[in-house]
Amino acid sequence: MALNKFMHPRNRYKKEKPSFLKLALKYPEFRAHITQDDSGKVFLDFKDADALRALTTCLLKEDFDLSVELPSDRLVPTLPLRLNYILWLEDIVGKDPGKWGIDIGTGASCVYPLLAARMNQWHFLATEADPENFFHAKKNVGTNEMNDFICVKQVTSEDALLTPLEDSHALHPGQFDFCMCNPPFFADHMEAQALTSTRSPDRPESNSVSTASPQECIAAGGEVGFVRQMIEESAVLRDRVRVYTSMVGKKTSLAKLKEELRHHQVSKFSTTEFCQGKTMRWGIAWTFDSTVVFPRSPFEARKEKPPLHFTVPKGAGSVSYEVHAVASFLKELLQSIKIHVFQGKQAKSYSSLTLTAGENTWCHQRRLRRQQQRLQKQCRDDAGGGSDGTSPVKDSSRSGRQDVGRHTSGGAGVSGDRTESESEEGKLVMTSSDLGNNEHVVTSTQGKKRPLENYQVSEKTGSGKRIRRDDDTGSSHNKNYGVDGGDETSQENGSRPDAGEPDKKSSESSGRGEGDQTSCSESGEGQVPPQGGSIPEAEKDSNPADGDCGESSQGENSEVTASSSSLVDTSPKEFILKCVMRLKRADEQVQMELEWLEGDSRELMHQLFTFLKNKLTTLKVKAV
Ligand SMILES: C[S@@+](CC[C@H](N)C(=O)[O-])C[C@H]1O[C@@H](n2cnc3c(N)ncnc32)[C@H](O)[C@@H]1O
Repeated sequence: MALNKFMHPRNRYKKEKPSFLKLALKYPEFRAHITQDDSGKVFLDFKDADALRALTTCLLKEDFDLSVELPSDRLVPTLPLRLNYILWLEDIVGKDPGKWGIDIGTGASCVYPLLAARMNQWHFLATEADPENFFHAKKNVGTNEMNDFICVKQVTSEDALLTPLEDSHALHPGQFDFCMCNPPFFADHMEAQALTSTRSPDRPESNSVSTASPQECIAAGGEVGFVRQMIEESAVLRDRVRVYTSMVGKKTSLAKLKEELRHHQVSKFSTTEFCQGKTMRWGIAWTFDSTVVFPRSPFEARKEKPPLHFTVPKGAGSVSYEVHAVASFLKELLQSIKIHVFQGKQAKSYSSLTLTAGENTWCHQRRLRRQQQRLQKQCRDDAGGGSDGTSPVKDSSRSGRQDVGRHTSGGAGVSGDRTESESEEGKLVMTSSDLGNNEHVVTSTQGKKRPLENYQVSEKTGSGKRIRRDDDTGSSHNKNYGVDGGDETSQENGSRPDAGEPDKKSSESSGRGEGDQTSCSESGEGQVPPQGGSIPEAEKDSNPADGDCGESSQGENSEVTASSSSLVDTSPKEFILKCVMRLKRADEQVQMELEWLEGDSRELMHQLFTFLKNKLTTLKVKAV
């Protein structure tokens, strides 16, 4: 599952993903790592640690005016994740300047303090146990003239994690507003290795490289041990720090840490998800201050809007009343209105389809048909009359296919054929990895690539000879920093991205058909709870599997068996609506469920739901 829609609403990489092309044109050190294929698409090899390093340093410079040197043998921080963590902290403690924080294990990059000092003028006490990282962190602070904001302290790994606080009164006598930490994930080399060996065969091989050195990603007790120690120490320090936080790489760690918090009678704590690309991480926060308010997690909040439900009538589409038959019927119907359908899990009494629509082809069907008939007539007249097969528009009334929305002007014609974007996407493989916290990559599996440097870069036009505009090639962007221009991008203060009414703009633009069979209802009609037969949770959430260190796994733990179809989702990346359709057998009935994933507005899904309901009902009546 693409997680960008759950990226923090204020994360700049949600609003505007970085353009590799622009970076390449501006930064020769980045350009050296870029290749281009014959079609002009630009690529970055995320398996190359030097390429990742170049990307991070150039983005820090370009987007935050930070000059950061990253040693070649140390962790390269990825920025969307780091920003998500800082923005979550802002939601908890406020973003006013002058806050004081502690960053435990700041790394060579000193990335959290540098970003937060630049963004919010926050002050930091940053600790680091690895001598090389300490050296570079101090250097990076100095290079950016941040010594007044950031104090880097060398510690030993035997020290208590929050020990530096004891002698920090001179630095900051008052309460620290927060502490933060990206702990070493693993307990030992075995655990680090197990991550790769337990990978499901269904999932594509990871495409990005781990950049973390053992001293950075391994600590006794792993992340649970590390944060457990923080909890123990916080129980002594209590209000010396207002809010204690840490990131974790495994969802299973959260339960163990919550247990620890309960054990220490910390009653106020909260968790969140950091979503970016195909990577998910988790945040845990706790406090001894009853006035602290923790924000709601948008990822969790999405579950609060129930899916739409409809009982498929017997006889609809003249197909047998079986889940697989109804699923095939609906699949064909949806494809005929140009909705991309990706087959997910399938079983005897369960089928899940991901629907992706590039345009609204389900509203105003009657009007479109009338328009089409007029156009057909005009074509026949122009061709000398008669329906002799010379008409450029196929006569759907004779095609035998259910014609539900052929656009005859402006948009592309509707057919059951696979869309261009789909076949285009067939060339792309999205993968992800974890160890180095690296977000992910789209790499081409075919086509020749050549270094970008081989192409002339025109300074005047700012474009390379063989470089197409960004909009022409989705691939000149890092899709994992990606944007999904949903309406949530404008929301502030961590409010729910998918809450509220359909936005005005899309309600207006979608229009309502007069007397239209698919009258574009925005009602929550059909929003009744499912009647029996629960849908597997893993399938619902597409949550990264526990112990997965964060990748999205398309519901690997689902109780239902995977279909033989490819598990690589080839859905188009540009769309106005993406939702999941689930068909299941419950109480001797076939139930259809439509659940929102993302898109311009929920209203589009309501409209599609009404359209499908009408189709199924009408066809049933006809069949009877
Ligand atoms: C996963 S890295 C995170 C680095 C950086 N904060 C980031 O997010 O990119 C963990 C860091 O913690 C440091 N570390 C390990 N044990 C530590 C300890 N006891 N006290 C302070 N730092 C420690 C490691 O050297 C490493 O730099």
